[in-house]
Amino acid sequence: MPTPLSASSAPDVEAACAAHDLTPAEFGALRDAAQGAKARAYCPYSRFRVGAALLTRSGAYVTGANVENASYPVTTCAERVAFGTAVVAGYHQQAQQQQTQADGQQGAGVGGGFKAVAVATDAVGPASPCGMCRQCIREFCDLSVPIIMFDKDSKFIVMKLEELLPLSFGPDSLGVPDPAKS
Ligand SMILES: O=c1ccn([C@H]2C[C@H](O)[C@@H](CO)O2)c(=O)[nH]1
Repeated sequence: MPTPLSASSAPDVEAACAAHDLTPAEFGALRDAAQGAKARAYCPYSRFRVGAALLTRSGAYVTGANVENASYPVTTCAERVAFGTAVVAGYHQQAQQQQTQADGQQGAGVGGGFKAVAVATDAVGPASPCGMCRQCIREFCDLSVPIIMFDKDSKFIVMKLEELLPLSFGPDSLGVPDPAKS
Protein backbone atom coordinates (compact mmCIF):
# COMPACT_ATOMS: atom_id res chain seq x y z
CA MET A 1 0.00 0.00 0.00
CA PRO A 2 1.27 3.47 -0.78
CA THR A 3 1.15 6.30 1.72
CA PRO A 4 -2.38 6.58 3.12
CA LEU A 5 -4.39 9.36 1.56
CA SER A 6 -5.90 12.11 3.63
CA ALA A 7 -9.56 11.46 4.42
CA SER A 8 -10.17 14.98 5.63
CA SER A 9 -12.12 15.86 2.52
CA ALA A 10 -14.04 12.58 2.52
CA PRO A 11 -17.55 13.25 1.29
CA ASP A 12 -20.40 11.80 3.26
CA VAL A 13 -22.00 8.58 2.15
CA GLU A 14 -25.02 10.17 0.50
CA ALA A 15 -22.95 12.55 -1.58
CA ALA A 16 -20.59 9.78 -2.60
CA CYS A 17 -23.49 7.57 -3.63
CA ALA A 18 -25.09 10.35 -5.65
CA ALA A 19 -21.80 11.10 -7.38
CA HIS A 20 -21.10 7.49 -8.26
CA ASP A 21 -24.54 6.07 -8.98
CA LEU A 22 -24.67 3.82 -5.92
CA THR A 23 -27.41 3.38 -3.34
CA PRO A 24 -26.57 3.80 0.35
CA ALA A 25 -27.46 0.13 0.78
CA GLU A 26 -24.92 -0.85 -1.88
CA PHE A 27 -22.34 1.39 -0.30
CA GLY A 28 -22.91 -0.18 3.12
CA ALA A 29 -22.84 -3.68 1.71
CA LEU A 30 -19.57 -2.95 -0.10
CA ARG A 31 -18.01 -1.63 3.11
CA ASP A 32 -19.21 -4.64 5.13
CA ALA A 33 -18.06 -7.10 2.48
CA ALA A 34 -14.60 -5.52 2.18
CA GLN A 35 -14.16 -5.37 5.95
CA GLY A 36 -15.43 -8.93 6.32
CA ALA A 37 -12.95 -10.13 3.72
CA LYS A 38 -10.18 -8.22 5.48
CA ALA A 39 -10.73 -10.43 8.50
CA ARG A 40 -9.81 -13.41 6.28
CA ALA A 41 -6.46 -11.99 5.18
CA TYR A 42 -3.47 -14.31 5.33
CA CYS A 43 -0.66 -11.88 6.09
CA PRO A 44 1.75 -13.33 8.67
CA TYR A 45 4.66 -11.33 7.20
CA SER A 46 3.35 -7.80 6.77
CA ARG A 47 0.49 -8.06 9.29
CA PHE A 48 -1.23 -5.63 6.96
CA ARG A 49 -4.74 -6.91 6.36
CA VAL A 50 -6.52 -5.92 3.15
CA GLY A 51 -10.05 -6.81 2.09
CA ALA A 52 -11.62 -6.11 -1.28
CA ALA A 53 -15.21 -6.29 -2.46
CA LEU A 54 -16.61 -5.99 -5.97
CA LEU A 55 -20.21 -5.12 -6.71
CA THR A 56 -21.29 -6.68 -9.98
CA ARG A 57 -23.83 -5.08 -12.27
CA SER A 58 -26.03 -8.07 -11.57
CA GLY A 59 -26.06 -7.19 -7.86
CA ALA A 60 -23.63 -9.75 -6.48
CA TYR A 61 -20.73 -9.08 -4.11
CA VAL A 62 -17.42 -10.86 -4.68
CA THR A 63 -14.64 -10.58 -2.14
CA GLY A 64 -10.92 -11.16 -1.75
CA ALA A 65 -8.21 -10.72 0.86
CA ASN A 66 -4.44 -10.55 0.58
CA VAL A 67 -2.72 -13.93 0.61
CA GLU A 68 0.96 -13.73 1.47
CA ASN A 69 3.75 -16.22 0.95
CA ALA A 70 7.11 -16.99 2.58
CA SER A 71 8.52 -16.19 -0.84
CA TYR A 72 7.35 -12.60 -0.67
CA PRO A 73 6.76 -11.84 -4.37
CA VAL A 74 4.34 -14.77 -4.55
CA THR A 75 1.92 -12.73 -2.42
CA THR A 76 -1.38 -11.85 -4.06
CA CYS A 77 -3.21 -8.65 -3.18
CA ALA A 78 -6.82 -8.62 -2.03
CA GLU A 79 -8.08 -6.89 -5.17
CA ARG A 80 -6.54 -9.47 -7.49
CA VAL A 81 -7.89 -12.34 -5.40
CA ALA A 82 -11.36 -10.79 -5.73
CA PHE A 83 -11.11 -10.35 -9.50
CA GLY A 84 -9.80 -13.87 -9.97
CA THR A 85 -12.74 -15.23 -8.02
CA ALA A 86 -15.17 -13.06 -9.99
CA VAL A 87 -13.76 -14.15 -13.32
CA VAL A 88 -14.08 -17.82 -12.44
CA ALA A 89 -17.69 -17.16 -11.43
CA GLY A 90 -18.26 -15.53 -14.81
CA TYR A 91 -19.08 -12.02 -13.61
CA HIS A 92 -16.57 -10.18 -15.75
CA GLN A 93 -18.29 -10.01 -19.10
CA GLN A 94 -21.58 -10.43 -20.82
CA ALA A 95 -20.09 -12.92 -23.26
CA GLN A 96 -19.18 -15.16 -20.36
CA GLN A 97 -22.82 -15.29 -19.32
CA GLN A 98 -23.77 -16.61 -22.72
CA GLN A 99 -20.91 -19.08 -22.66
CA THR A 100 -21.80 -20.26 -19.18
CA GLN A 101 -25.40 -20.76 -20.16
CA ALA A 102 -24.31 -22.53 -23.33
CA ASP A 103 -22.27 -24.87 -21.16
CA GLY A 104 -25.45 -25.75 -19.33
CA GLN A 105 -24.34 -24.24 -16.03
CA GLN A 106 -26.30 -21.89 -13.81
CA GLY A 107 -26.46 -18.59 -15.66
CA ALA A 108 -28.54 -16.55 -13.22
CA GLY A 109 -26.75 -13.56 -11.78
CA VAL A 110 -23.62 -14.17 -13.81
CA GLY A 111 -21.99 -11.65 -16.14
CA GLY A 112 -22.46 -7.96 -16.69
CA GLY A 113 -19.23 -6.55 -15.33
CA PHE A 114 -18.65 -4.42 -12.25
CA LYS A 115 -20.30 -1.37 -10.73
CA ALA A 116 -17.90 -0.55 -7.88
CA VAL A 117 -14.77 -1.71 -6.08
CA ALA A 118 -14.16 -1.33 -2.34
CA VAL A 119 -10.92 -1.81 -0.43
CA ALA A 120 -10.60 -1.90 3.37
CA THR A 121 -7.48 -1.82 5.53
CA ASP A 122 -6.53 -1.16 9.15
CA ALA A 123 -4.57 1.95 8.18
CA VAL A 124 -5.24 5.35 9.68
CA GLY A 125 -6.52 7.13 6.61
CA PRO A 126 -7.69 5.25 3.52
CA ALA A 127 -4.99 3.35 1.61
CA SER A 128 -5.25 3.02 -2.13
CA PRO A 129 -4.72 0.00 -4.41
CA CYS A 130 -1.17 -0.67 -5.53
CA GLY A 131 -0.20 -0.09 -9.13
CA MET A 132 -0.49 -3.74 -10.08
CA CYS A 133 -4.02 -3.88 -8.67
CA ARG A 134 -5.02 -0.69 -10.48
CA GLN A 135 -3.96 -2.35 -13.70
CA CYS A 136 -5.92 -5.47 -12.78
CA ILE A 137 -9.02 -3.36 -12.11
CA ARG A 138 -8.46 -1.66 -15.49
CA GLU A 139 -8.74 -5.01 -17.23
CA PHE A 140 -12.30 -5.57 -16.07
CA CYS A 141 -13.82 -2.21 -15.15
CA ASP A 142 -15.00 0.86 -16.93
CA LEU A 143 -12.80 3.91 -16.31
CA SER A 144 -15.73 5.54 -14.50
CA VAL A 145 -16.06 2.77 -11.91
CA PRO A 146 -15.66 4.12 -8.36
CA ILE A 147 -12.94 2.74 -6.11
CA ILE A 148 -14.00 3.20 -2.48
CA MET A 149 -11.15 3.10 0.05
CA PHE A 150 -11.97 2.56 3.73
CA ASP A 151 -9.62 3.02 6.64
CA LYS A 152 -9.77 1.32 10.03
CA ASP A 153 -12.57 3.61 11.21
CA SER A 154 -14.55 3.32 7.97
CA LYS A 155 -13.45 6.78 6.90
CA PHE A 156 -13.37 6.69 3.15
CA ILE A 157 -12.29 8.31 -0.08
CA VAL A 158 -13.83 7.55 -3.46
CA MET A 159 -12.00 7.99 -6.73
CA LYS A 160 -12.84 6.85 -10.22
CA LEU A 161 -10.49 4.37 -11.84
CA GLU A 162 -9.51 6.96 -14.44
CA GLU A 163 -8.28 9.23 -11.62
CA LEU A 164 -6.22 6.45 -10.04
CA LEU A 165 -4.84 5.26 -13.36
CA PRO A 166 -4.75 8.04 -15.94
CA LEU A 167 -3.69 7.34 -19.53
CA SER A 168 -4.11 3.67 -18.81
CA PHE A 169 -3.12 0.75 -20.98
CA GLY A 170 -5.87 -1.80 -21.47
CA PRO A 171 -7.37 -4.46 -23.72
CA ASP A 172 -8.31 -1.80 -26.27
CA SER A 173 -4.66 -0.78 -26.54
CA LEU A 174 -4.03 -4.22 -28.02
CA GLY A 175 -7.14 -4.19 -30.16
CA VAL A 176 -8.79 -6.80 -27.97
CA PRO A 177 -12.46 -6.40 -27.03
CA ASP A 178 -12.75 -4.76 -23.62
CA PRO A 179 -14.52 -7.16 -21.19
CA ALA A 180 -15.96 -4.14 -19.38
CA LYS A 181 -17.71 -3.03 -22.55
CA SER A 182 -18.80 -6.33 -24.08
O1 LIG B 1 -3.34 -2.87 -3.24
C1 LIG B 1 -2.83 -3.61 -2.40
C2 LIG B 1 -1.56 -3.37 -1.86
C3 LIG B 1 -1.05 -4.26 -0.94
N1 LIG B 1 -1.80 -5.35 -0.57
C4 LIG B 1 -1.22 -6.29 0.38
C5 LIG B 1 -0.06 -7.07 -0.14
C6 LIG B 1 0.67 -7.44 1.14
O2 LIG B 1 0.11 -8.64 1.65
C7 LIG B 1 0.36 -6.31 2.09
C8 LIG B 1 1.49 -5.34 2.30
O3 LIG B 1 1.93 -4.84 1.09
O4 LIG B 1 -0.76 -5.62 1.54
C9 LIG B 1 -3.05 -5.57 -1.06
O5 LIG B 1 -3.71 -6.55 -0.73
N2 LIG B 1 -3.52 -4.69 -1.95
